[in-house]
Amino acid sequence: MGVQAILSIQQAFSVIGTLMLTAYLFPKQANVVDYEEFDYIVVGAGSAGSVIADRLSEWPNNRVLVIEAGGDPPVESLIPGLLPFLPQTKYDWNFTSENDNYSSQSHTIKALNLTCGHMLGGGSSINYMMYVRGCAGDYDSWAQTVQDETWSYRSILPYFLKSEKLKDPEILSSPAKLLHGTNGFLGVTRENRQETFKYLDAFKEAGHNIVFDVNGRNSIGYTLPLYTIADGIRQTTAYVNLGASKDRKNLHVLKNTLVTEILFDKNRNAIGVKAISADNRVLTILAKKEVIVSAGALNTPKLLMLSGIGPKEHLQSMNINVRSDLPVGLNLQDHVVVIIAFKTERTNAPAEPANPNQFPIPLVVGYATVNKSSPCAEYQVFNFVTPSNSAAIYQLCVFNLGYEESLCQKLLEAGIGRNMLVGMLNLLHPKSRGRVTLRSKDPLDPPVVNLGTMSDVRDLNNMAAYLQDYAKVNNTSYFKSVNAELVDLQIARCAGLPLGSREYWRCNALYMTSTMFHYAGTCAMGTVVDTRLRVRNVKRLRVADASVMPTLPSGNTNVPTIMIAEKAADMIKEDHTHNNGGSYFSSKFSSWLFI
Ligand SMILES: Cc1cc2nc3c(=O)[nH]c(=O)nc-3n(C[C@H](O)[C@H](O)[C@H](O)COP(=O)(O)OP(=O)(O)OC[C@H]3O[C@@H](n4cnc5c(N)ncnc54)[C@H](O)[C@@H]3O)c2cc1C
Repeated sequence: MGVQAILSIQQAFSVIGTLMLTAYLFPKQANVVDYEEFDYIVVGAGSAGSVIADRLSEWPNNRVLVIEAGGDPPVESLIPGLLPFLPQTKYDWNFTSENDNYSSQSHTIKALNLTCGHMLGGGSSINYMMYVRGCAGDYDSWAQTVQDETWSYRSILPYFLKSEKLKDPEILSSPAKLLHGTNGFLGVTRENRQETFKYLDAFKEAGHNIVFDVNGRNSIGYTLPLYTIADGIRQTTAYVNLGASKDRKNLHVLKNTLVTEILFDKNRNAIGVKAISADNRVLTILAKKEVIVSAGALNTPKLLMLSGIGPKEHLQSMNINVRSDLPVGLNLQDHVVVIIAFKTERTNAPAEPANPNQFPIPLVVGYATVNKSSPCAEYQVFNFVTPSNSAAIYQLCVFNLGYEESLCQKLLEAGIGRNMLVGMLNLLHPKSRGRVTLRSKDPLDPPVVNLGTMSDVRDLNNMAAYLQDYAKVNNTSYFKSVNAELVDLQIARCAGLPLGSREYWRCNALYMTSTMFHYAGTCAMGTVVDTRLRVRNVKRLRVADASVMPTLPSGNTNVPTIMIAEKAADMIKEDHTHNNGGSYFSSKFSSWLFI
């Protein structure tokens, strides 16, 4: 399917969108007047913000307002198989990274499309729905970095369990069930698709563990993924949090409204926000207790900087009064990804019609190490099991990842009469750091995003080593039995390098680097916020979203962000317990279970 066809389908969906078929699932638009006061204002109803607003409004005395720049998610967001059609629409912020004239030069724009959800549910409404928590060591290292034991794996595990409603009968009838929740809001299921089994065997033969449950005790190995899908519906936080709580009288959701500034009194207390409403009114809205910013790792630093919180030099260069000189926007991290494909069986058998209630392509996910003493996976690889003559991978390549058409054409041609295994391999612990800065003082301008991709040469060397390690699967019995072939994507700048050599992979890694859309770390705990997620040097202001991660976890970031939101909501409730007359017990209950 070419780009034009994708755009036509998106156009058809946008027409269907005008019928507002999904509106009944989500809260109604709040009616907010200028200078209205709430107890809490949450900025951004994404993966984190929706959870926080939901949890804070569990206490009927709390009047909670969540303000979201986008509107209700469309049908394409709720039906898992339609996910490829969401990017580059009004449901995406459509940010791009800066061209560094170094990495990602095999992309049409010589930079990356930084897809971000622009609707209720944020990233959870547009993402690839992998349910992955990462490795225990990730959180123990956070706890060590910020010197606070409450962020160790043992301490945060109850928050993962609190949100989860696992529905997988195999895990639930195994000892692994002890590490899963069944009473949360977030439905989680596993797809057992037969097409994937032979590949699991091949990875086993190549020396990898096969892991029943990577969210259990062993997070290194190949596995069948768990998805945030239940009963065929994407479990966006818009649906499972805001939707489920939409009739609460104390929960107010203001949609299609952009927060442009956080307001402070002379004592540095955050007292509210300024926002532009759907009908272009400038609103001042007040918060009696706290403002919580959950606008995501690209928009949260932007809003803080527009409000005078950020690096002094940068704010001064923008003529913004400095309220607090903090390293906002620095420490940007992302999981960078490279495509590696194999042609497998020769066949022209037509593919089974896709089930729209499943992930669009059968998948095996690997978490692997080259350094065998590493306690956490060093790389993650999504293995798409692609039927012959399929356009799905071409669409992913050219549209979702933004590679040059000629490169994607090679993938398409490779799949003519051949099944394929297409890996998206990502570096789980990048050393490179990027930065988010302001383009101008205008809140409508997108932020400047310098990803810093591969700026630390260790990332390039590691990526090459991981690609080479992964490619060993080509020597296994199944791959040999079908005369599998590595697909050379023939990147011009890598011409002449021996196919599969370390230098070949190093070159591919540099020019083909794309994103897994896991932006994080721009308001990191320990530097911008303290371990209770309070912004330093000001009061009554917290950040709670992927921005606060000091480093990336060894997996995807949606569920870790939801964990952060659960913990943030508990901390806020704790800090305001006396004022609310509420119960401290609810917040402590889950952790007692693990003592
Ligand atoms: C294409 C894609 C695929 C991904 N795949 C996976 C996956 O398979 N598994 C996984 O675990 N993770 C995945 N992720 C990552 C994961 O979804 C994100 O890390 C997570 O959603 C981040 O949550 P957040 O709360 O920090 O930000 P977001 O969820 O982005 O929420 C921020 C919200 O704030 C709103 N907002 C921003 N600025 C303002 C403002 N000024 N005023 C009002 N509202 C504002 C935004 O519209 C948005 O709704 C993927 C992400 C993308 C984009």
